[in-house]
Amino acid sequence: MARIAREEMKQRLKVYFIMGSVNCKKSPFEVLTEAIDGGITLFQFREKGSGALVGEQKYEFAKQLQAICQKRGIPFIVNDDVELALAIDADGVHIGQDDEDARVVREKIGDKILGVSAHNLAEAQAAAAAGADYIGVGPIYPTKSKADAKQAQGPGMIRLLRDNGIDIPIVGIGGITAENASEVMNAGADGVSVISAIASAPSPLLATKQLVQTVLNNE
Ligand SMILES: Cc1ncc(COP(=O)(O)OP(=O)(O)O)c(N)n1
Ligand SMILES: Cc1ncsc1CCOP(=O)(O)O
Ligand SMILES: [Mg+2]
Repeated sequence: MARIAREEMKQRLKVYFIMGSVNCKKSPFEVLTEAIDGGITLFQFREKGSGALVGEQKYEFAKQLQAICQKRGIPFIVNDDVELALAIDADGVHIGQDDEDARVVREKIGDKILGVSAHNLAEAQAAAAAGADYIGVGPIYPTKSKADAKQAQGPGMIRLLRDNGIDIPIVGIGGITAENASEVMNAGADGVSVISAIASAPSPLLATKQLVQTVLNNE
């Protein structure tokens, strides 16, 4: 297997859904299925926060969600937990600045997709040099889904990165909805990643369709 091509990565980032059991108001399996029906392009398993599953339960839950993604051709990315990603042969890993070093993770995962969080130009340059396939930039807007989130930066941070030569795929994250997604895309992002806009929506299916439409209208 070779590293994912840059253009394919950009297409996969368009509507990137992130979810764990604590984010869902109804069955996570139903939420993920609706999100796939609605048109998500990538999925991140992020089992984190108060009440999150651990150990064997986390492993089994990951396997069940992965099976749903595999059936529908949606790549399955694991947040933080590199060992879990390797154990279940996930399609990739997302790590942040407080997680394992990106170069070490690249060594461990070979050609799997590597996403790295970046909050400024120096972090974005370092992530690209370490072999990231994409960077997640945010929080763009205030978020309730991450207790230790940094201050919101606005879409201007993505524009700043693009204006300073960052050409690897970028996905915006944090407080993104169908109402503000066009600002994120117009700032130079290849896509948007969301938790609550889909997981907390009364209809994850409709919410996803709205996001997909907005993103495709602003490519
Ligand atoms: C696509 C994407 N971008 C950023 C993050 C945040 O990662 P991190 O900073 O490591 O925070 P946690 O998600 O681990 O709490 C992400 N998960 N996905
Ligand atoms: C994981 C993460 N990293 C930065 S903001 C955030 C949470 C995004 O969740 P939401 O889309 O509900 O604001
Ligand atoms: Mg992390």
